[in-house]
Parts: sequence; C-alpha cells; structure tokens
Amino acid sequence: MSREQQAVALARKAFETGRSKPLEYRIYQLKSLQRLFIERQQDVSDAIKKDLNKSEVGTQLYETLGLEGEISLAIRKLKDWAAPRPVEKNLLTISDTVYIQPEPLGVVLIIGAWNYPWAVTIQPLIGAIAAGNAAVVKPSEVCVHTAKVMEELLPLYIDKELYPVVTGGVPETQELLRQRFDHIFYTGNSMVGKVIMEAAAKNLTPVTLELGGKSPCYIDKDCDITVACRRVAWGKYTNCGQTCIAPDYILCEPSIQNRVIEEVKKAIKEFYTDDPKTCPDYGRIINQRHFKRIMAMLEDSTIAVGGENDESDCYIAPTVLQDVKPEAKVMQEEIFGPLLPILSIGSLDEAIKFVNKREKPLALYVFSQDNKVINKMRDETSSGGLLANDCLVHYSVSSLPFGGVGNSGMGCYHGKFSFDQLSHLRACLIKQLKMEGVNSMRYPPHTAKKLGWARFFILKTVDLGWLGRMALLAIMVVAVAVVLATKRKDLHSLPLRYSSVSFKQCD
Ligand SMILES: NC(=O)c1ccc[n+]([C@@H]2O[C@H](COP(=O)([O-])OP(=O)(O)OC[C@H]3O[C@@H](n4cnc5c(N)ncnc54)[C@H](O)[C@@H]3O)[C@@H](O)[C@H]2O)c1
Ligand SMILES: CCCCCCCCCC=O
Repeated sequence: MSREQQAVALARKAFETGRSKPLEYRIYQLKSLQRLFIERQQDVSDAIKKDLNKSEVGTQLYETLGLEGEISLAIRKLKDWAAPRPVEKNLLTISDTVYIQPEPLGVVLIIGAWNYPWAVTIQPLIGAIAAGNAAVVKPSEVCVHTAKVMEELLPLYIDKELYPVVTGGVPETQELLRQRFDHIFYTGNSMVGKVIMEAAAKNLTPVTLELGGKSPCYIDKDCDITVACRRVAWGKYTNCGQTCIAPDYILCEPSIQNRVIEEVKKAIKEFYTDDPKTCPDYGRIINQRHFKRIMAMLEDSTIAVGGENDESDCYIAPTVLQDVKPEAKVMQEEIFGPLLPILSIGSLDEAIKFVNKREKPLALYVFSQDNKVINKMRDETSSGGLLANDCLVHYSVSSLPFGGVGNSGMGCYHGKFSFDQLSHLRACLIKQLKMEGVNSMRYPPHTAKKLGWARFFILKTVDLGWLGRMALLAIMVVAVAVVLATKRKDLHSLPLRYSSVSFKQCD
C-alpha cells in the first residue's frame, strides 16, 4: 500500500468508527485546532516567512486571524448548523414532520494551494470537522516550509487518524486522486481544477473547486481617486499580488489614467517605503518558476511605476503598467504577481462588455460614488463575488459565501457555507401510519377526479398561521374519518368539506 492509500484507509476506518459524528467530539477537535494557532503561532509565522517573506503580523492578519474567527464561529454555531432544519410543507404533508437533516459526507480530500497556505488548507478542514467528516489534508508542496510544519503540527493537535496529512507534489496528489473520496475540496489554478474534476468523475465524487482568474477592477471617474487607488494598491500588492482575489487589472477612462498612476504610486510609497525590497511588509514571489512567468508578462507593456526586480531574491517591485492593450501578454492569464495593468476604456458600458467577453472572474471590483454605476455593474455582469469601493475584504465576512462561478470555480465556503458544502443535506419526511384516506388520491385506480384533488393539494399555497394550520388539520382529520366511515374508495364527497377554507392559487 502506498503512503497515500494508507492515509485514506486510515481516515476511512476512523470515520467508520463513528467518532467524528458526536457534536462534542467535533467541538473538541475544533478547540484543539484553535490551540494550535495560539501555541504554535511562531512556528507558523517562521515557516511562512521563509516561503513568502510574510511578516509575523501579516501572517496573523491575512491567515491565522481569519482561521481563529472561523473556528470560534463554528464552535459557537455548530449546534444550530447541525440541528434538523424544519421546512415548509404542502397540504399533502401538513400533518407530517418534514425537515432537512445535515449529515457528514464521509472522507473529504482537501488539496491546498501555496499562496495563503494555512488559510486555504485549514479553512476547508474547519468545515470538514464541523460537518463530522474525516479529511485527508494535502498542503501545497510549493510552500516547502509551511507544508512541513503543517505535517508536523496537525497530528499533535487533532485526531491524526481522522485527519491525516499527506505531503508531496503532483505524483502524490495524483495517487490520492486515484482513491475514493466522498468529496474533494481543491484550491488552485483552473487548469489543474479540470484534472481534479476528471479524477473525481470516475467515482462520481462531488467537488468544490476554489479557482482563480483575472479579477477586473473598474474605477469610475466620479469617485475619490486617492482613496480608490490606496485600496486597490493594498489589494494588489498584498502578498506580492499572489492573492486569488487580487484586482488583476484596472479599467478606467483615459482622462483619469495619469491620476490613477500617481495615486497608486503614492500608496506604494506610503505602504512599502521608497525601497519595497527592504520593507518587511512586502513579500516575495514564491519561486523562480513563478518569477520568470511574471517577468515574461512585462515584455510588451509600458512600465509607469516600478519594474525593478532581482531573480536571486524572487523580488519584483510593485509595478504599474500603462496604456495596456487587451492583446498584451499580461492580459492573457491571471497575473498572480505585483503587476497592475491599466487599460483605457471609453465608458461603463464598454467596461461591462470587456468583462463579459472574458471568463467569469472570482471577484469583480467597482469604485464609484454613484450607486447607479455600482448596481449596473452588478446587474449586467457575473462573478464569484462583487465588491464596491474596496478590495479583498469580502473574503473576511463569514456570512458571505466565498467561491467562484464558471471558470473561477464551483461551490462555496466560509462560515455556515463550509458546513453545508461538506454535509449532505438529507431530506427527511416522517409520516404516521394514520390518515390513510388522504392518500387515496394518489393510489390507483387513477381518475380525473383524484387528479383534480391532487392538483388542489399540491398547487395551492396557503398561509394560515399556527391556528389556521391546526384548524386545517382538524378539518382533514374529520374528512379522513368521514371517508373511512363511509368506506368510499375515492374522495368524491370532499369538496364540500373543504369549501370553508380559502386557498390562493400559486400556478
Ligand atoms: N479561490 C480560492 O480560494 C483560491 C485561493 C488560493 C489560490 N487560488 C488560485 O490558485 C492558483 C494558484 O495556485 P496554484 O495552482 O499555483 O497552486 P499549487 O501549485 O500549490 O497547486 C495547488 C494544489 O494542486 C496540486 N497539483 C498541482 N498540479 C497538479 C496536477 N497536475 N495533478 C494533481 N494535483 C496537482 C498541488 O500539489 C497543490 O496541492 C491561482 O490561480 C489562484 O487564483 C484560488
Ligand atoms: C482582511 C482581508 C483578508 C484578505 C485575505 C485574502 C485571502 C485570499 C485567499 C486567496 O488567495
């Protein structure tokens, strides 16, 4: 058995013991995970510093603080999330107990990416634990130091049989993908996303794909350009542009391009000093392969700000590109680096057309003072998320679903969405063996009259309130009693008995 097979078998066996299911055990695991981020913050930060030159404060701000918040939320809300969820009933099921019961899916495979290695790997794990699953955790091998620390630390805090960590690269991930899972949660680029989905299809395993793409940013001329550019610069250059929801490029009218350049330049200086290379808050490109990929994008565009670089240090300065053409190299794929192209666009309508001609992005940013502009952008485009007058922060709102659409992904998570994403929402209808008369309308022999009644019971909507429902139930009980008493086979006599309740036609 390979190491990967062993890990999956271990997780499956542990899941089958049933110990991941009691809410107390899930909460115990979540609390232990919470302790990891309190007790081992230094190990976490040190590893990320080596991988991406993130500062200790930056690591807490962008990675572990969010995780701590998500864990606390799950601990607080788990009882509600896991409880049966009563649903509306139709007239046919009015006397039944009808609800949704979330249940664990089984063994989940979590494949993480390297750019926010803790955030994007542990956040799905929080959902998996909360939902009562086992999970095999595969951190990205690209984040060498963090993967190692994750492999060392997780088993010290959480159940190592239920949640084993498997490290390794493409061959190891592919070996994992040959195993059977009950859900695969993948974060990474869209091309590999297709590989994951293909592998999952063999076992009809459901997937969540948290992908990326080019997230556009429209700046309206009618806005506070200084503030807009400061927020865009923060969104772009945080983690050296290696953020799935970084504003990829700016669309604006030619009349404001120079001001945008000047204001972004000012913000770069404000955040990262005159020499970002020595600034502790400015990151590095993850490795030389990505460094070369990003530098190649500069070839056919004009640099307005930045451009300095050092391959030996994987350093690329915060850079702004002006008058960029849609055909330029930098516009052909997600940048995932600190280059900010500005494209001139004639109007809001043109910007909308530009966005709609391309793949649906993970995030769409619009800066404007005018709500009509914001609403028009929202109504006439599609994207995983839409954020007006800021960047990135929607990621931190646990009550918003985070995820893509189309090429930027499928499924969503954060907060309760993580719990639901990794649960099966089981439909439950609990009927009594009484009131058999009501069922006559669906039993053969089928007649037009019975169909008429079935239409009535299924298509009418009624909002009677609690008292009304009780009254209706009483009427139904009487009706059934009468039907049984007269031992008639169809519901011929029912119309008169129901005529005192008024119903609204919904079709
Ligand atoms: N939507 C989100 O939440 C989110 C978050 C972070 C990153 N991203 C996106 O991820 C991308 C960057 O990540 P990346 O793809 O460079 O990360 P990556 O190289 O770390 O790959 C992600 C995972 O896929 C595995 N993998 C890579 N190639 C594989 C293959 N051929 N077969 C099987 N498994 C394979 C890796 O082992 C890794 O665990 C960007 O597009 C970014 O926008 C999205
Ligand atoms: C306070 C704002 C936090 C933003 C963190 C962004 C994380 C993105 C993960 C995807 O790359």
